[in-house]
Amino acid sequence: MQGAFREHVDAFRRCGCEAMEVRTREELDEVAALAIPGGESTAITKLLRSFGLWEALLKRGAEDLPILATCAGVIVLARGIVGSDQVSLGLLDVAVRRNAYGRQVDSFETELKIEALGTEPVPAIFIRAPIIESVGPKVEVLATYREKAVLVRQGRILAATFHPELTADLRLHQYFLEMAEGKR
Ligand SMILES: NC(=O)CC[C@H](N)C(=O)O
Repeated sequence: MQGAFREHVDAFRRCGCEAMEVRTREELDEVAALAIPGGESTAITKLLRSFGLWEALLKRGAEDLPILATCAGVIVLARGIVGSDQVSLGLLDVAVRRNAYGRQVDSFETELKIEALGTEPVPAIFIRAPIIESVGPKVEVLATYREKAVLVRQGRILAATFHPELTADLRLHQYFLEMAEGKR
């Protein structure tokens, strides 16, 4: 809909996976897994609703569609957005706070230790990222930064508050694909 969708398509193709952009219900029906990119969550939400994808996503989400959400995508999926009445899909049991890293450090790059992805640190770019303030009992925290969850998994949903599609490191996309195939 909006944001870094081309970069996700590229990353999946580099993993050797077929990938397409999804903007209609028909296109959503065609895919076996979905990425909701970073960008602007209010814009993505508005577009999903006006393109008639909101209900379709709720339905496929309930049917266990594997979803990779990054940054704004996490906000779109979240159960709640702290201090805001912005609507969200509620498919991922986390509460997020938008733009929560403050002005000076609202964009930064760091390296994360993510055991699930191996021993090499994972480069992580945060751009006006949300903070995950709390997670529900079914949510597994796979990585933290300054004591806050930045990569979480709930069933077949994988959600990162950073942007794996903006680095050359494909491990997170690969992990997601294996997860979507039921290998993880
Ligand atoms: N890089 C991003 O996706 C930023 C998210 C954006 N600040 C939002 O609140 O929607």
